[in-house]
Amino acid sequence: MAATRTLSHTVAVIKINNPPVNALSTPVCQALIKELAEVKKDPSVEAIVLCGANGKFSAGADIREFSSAARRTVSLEDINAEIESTTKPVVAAIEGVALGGGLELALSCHYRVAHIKTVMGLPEVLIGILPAAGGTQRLPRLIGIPAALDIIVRGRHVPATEAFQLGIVDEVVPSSAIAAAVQMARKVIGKPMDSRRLSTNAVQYNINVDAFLDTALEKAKRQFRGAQAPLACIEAVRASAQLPYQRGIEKERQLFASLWATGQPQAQQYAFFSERNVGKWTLPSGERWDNVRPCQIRTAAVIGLGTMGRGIVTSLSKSNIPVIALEQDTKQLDSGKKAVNSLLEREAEKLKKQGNSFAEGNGLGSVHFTLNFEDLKNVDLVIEAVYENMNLKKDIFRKLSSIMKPDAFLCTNTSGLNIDEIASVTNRPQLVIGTHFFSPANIMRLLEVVRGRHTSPTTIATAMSLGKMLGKVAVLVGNCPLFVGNRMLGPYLEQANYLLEEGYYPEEVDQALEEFGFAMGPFRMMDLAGLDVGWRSRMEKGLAGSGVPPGTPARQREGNRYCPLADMLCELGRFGQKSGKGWYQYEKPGGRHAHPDPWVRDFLAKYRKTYNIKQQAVHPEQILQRCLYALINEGFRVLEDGIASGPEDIDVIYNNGYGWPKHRGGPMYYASAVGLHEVLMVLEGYHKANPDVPSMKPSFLLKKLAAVGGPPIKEWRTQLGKLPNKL
Ligand SMILES: CCC/C=C/C(=O)SCCNC(=O)CCNC(=O)[C@H](O)C(C)(C)COP(=O)([O-])OP(=O)([O-])OC[C@H]1O[C@@H](n2cnc3c(N)ncnc32)[C@H](O)[C@@H]1OP(=O)([O-])[O-]
Repeated sequence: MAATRTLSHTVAVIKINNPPVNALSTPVCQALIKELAEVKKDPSVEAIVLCGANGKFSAGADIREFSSAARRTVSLEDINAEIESTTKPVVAAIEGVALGGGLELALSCHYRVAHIKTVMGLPEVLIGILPAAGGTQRLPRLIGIPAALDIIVRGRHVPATEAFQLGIVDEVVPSSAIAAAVQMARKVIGKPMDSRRLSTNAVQYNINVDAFLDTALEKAKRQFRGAQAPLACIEAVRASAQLPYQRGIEKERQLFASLWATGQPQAQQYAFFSERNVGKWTLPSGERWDNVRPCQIRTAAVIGLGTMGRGIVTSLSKSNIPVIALEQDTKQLDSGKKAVNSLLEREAEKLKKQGNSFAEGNGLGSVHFTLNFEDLKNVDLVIEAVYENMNLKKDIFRKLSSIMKPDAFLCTNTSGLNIDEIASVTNRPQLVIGTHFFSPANIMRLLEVVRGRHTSPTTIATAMSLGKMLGKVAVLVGNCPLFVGNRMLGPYLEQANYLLEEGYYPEEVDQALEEFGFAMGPFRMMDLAGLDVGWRSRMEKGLAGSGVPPGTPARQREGNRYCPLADMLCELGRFGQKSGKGWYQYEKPGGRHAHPDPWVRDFLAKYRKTYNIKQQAVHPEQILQRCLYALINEGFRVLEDGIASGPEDIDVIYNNGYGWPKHRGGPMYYASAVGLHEVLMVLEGYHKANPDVPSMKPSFLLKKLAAVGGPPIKEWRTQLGKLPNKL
């Protein structure tokens, strides 16, 4: 039953019942219409309470229905209008979540009572749409334009206590919201209801609405880089102030239709479900997320308090896991401790602001700082986060192997080293796993969980569950140099560098990719990460520095094209932000504001002259094609090699760890939207003209999928099923 009804004296309690989140699917909407019609005409009913089963009001419209062939036959706003116009008072009893259409439903009720641990909000913007069931018209009428705009445009979850302060709910209770709503319903029987019908009220404001919204629009254009939903939200809120309610609703509908036509909602909703699907890992041997139990992690340790280690310690503590943090000397321990404490203070401040919305017992886990490895011996899991050096990591794992209790999990936060080699020095390779965090680790949502050859299913389940505990999106990947995200980044950066050789400047390449929607272009990103990191790795591989065989042409390695520009900058001490100079110049070492550097322009001009490189007329559109298709092509190779189990995994990695614009779904989704044949043609053309750039040789899988007509992304797995799987 999608909705049930019980009677408490003269109050009818209608309960939405659609596990797991009481989404307002077509059957739920039909059931609500039926129940409402019956209670309206039942003379024994004087008031109505609307609530959700299993402690959740509703997570909103059923997102799956937006793209399904069977389009909705019942409009949510029609139900809301029906509720609002009822002559019997309707009280929403909000528990757990009231999101999107769920909150819009509650806003159509005449009164709202919330349990203290409820979160509510209008997060439609995060899935590419706007609250189009009256939310953009009713919320400003209830709480005013600035507060409503903030909730609608950011899509944030509002804790019950804040919702009460804002006036979204009439009462917050620490016990059953349903019981409290029934009580309230009884009290309001017979009271005048006109002012409780939000659609009949005017929006109150004492600001210049147009100027306020114009400023918000400009800000949103800069902040959301090409995402259309935030802009549509602002226009809908504008309509609430300028138009009568019904015309505002028409505007809401028009904006919804135009958003749908952009293709962005489809991409964002694909990203939404992909994030949930990546948690459902499966191994070729049949073990899966739902048949392997993770071990409980009660205590953890982190080795190394550099940038990554500090973030990881904070992330663990934030999730209420006691941590032991280890460094090698007092100086590093002290500076690590200072940094962690300051991060934790900020987290505590945030927790305080969120107040009662946090689950019981949620606070910050204790952190114990030490120089002594012996202190680690009883923890359940240790994460090594020292710098990228195989010998150092092996030394640490040897030590851990002898000290730690036999069932402790050993994780390495490497961003690309071989997990099997690290595991080989331990007495428990089955308990060794890669946990690749992204910087800053206390903020970035992505966690690549890297399975080694001997890693056991229980270890995988535990690392994936740890990711969830830390509030991260954990993606299981196979072990290969650089894993998934960083591996795909290689050809992307290579193309960006070649574009400089051919006549572009860093700021031009960055601008093209930032206009596409990336949080940061490749050169700003390299400056932020530190150019010396890649330089050291290239020197280790004999591609740069003294290890390059004498007589090797400057722009060639092993017969292929090579761009030495980044190496040359490093030789001059230009490591990026940390040294105040890199591809850009900064106000000081450690400065954050990148300014185009005339020195770099001059340097590039001289370089092109030295090597007699003719400036080619590369159309700005080609900047995108070359950088993005290089990255995508490597993504197909990752799938071909069985390093990721599907295109969704890659897309989740890019959306959450590399600043890929979510409204474009992810690189593999983007490829399918552009058309695989188109991607293939561009790669083939480039590779034919540049056979010395092997990364642009179209991958086997791309060719194969293009040959069968470039099927929609959800059908790629059928082709992948026949390929090797290294998970
Ligand atoms: C007409 C226009 C106006 C209205 C528009 C809207 O309302 S748009 C909607 C606006 N609302 C939102 O954007 C809210 C979106 N939802 C959320 O933010 C979170 O799911 C949560 C906070 C409700 C629960 O978090 P949590 O970590 O506890 O759990 P979890 O996240 O793992 O989800 C559990 C399962 O439920 C599934 N599912 C969830 N919601 C929906 C849905 N609306 N629909 C369908 N399915 C949904 C989810 O896929 C997963 O399925 P699986 O994998 O088990 O098959």
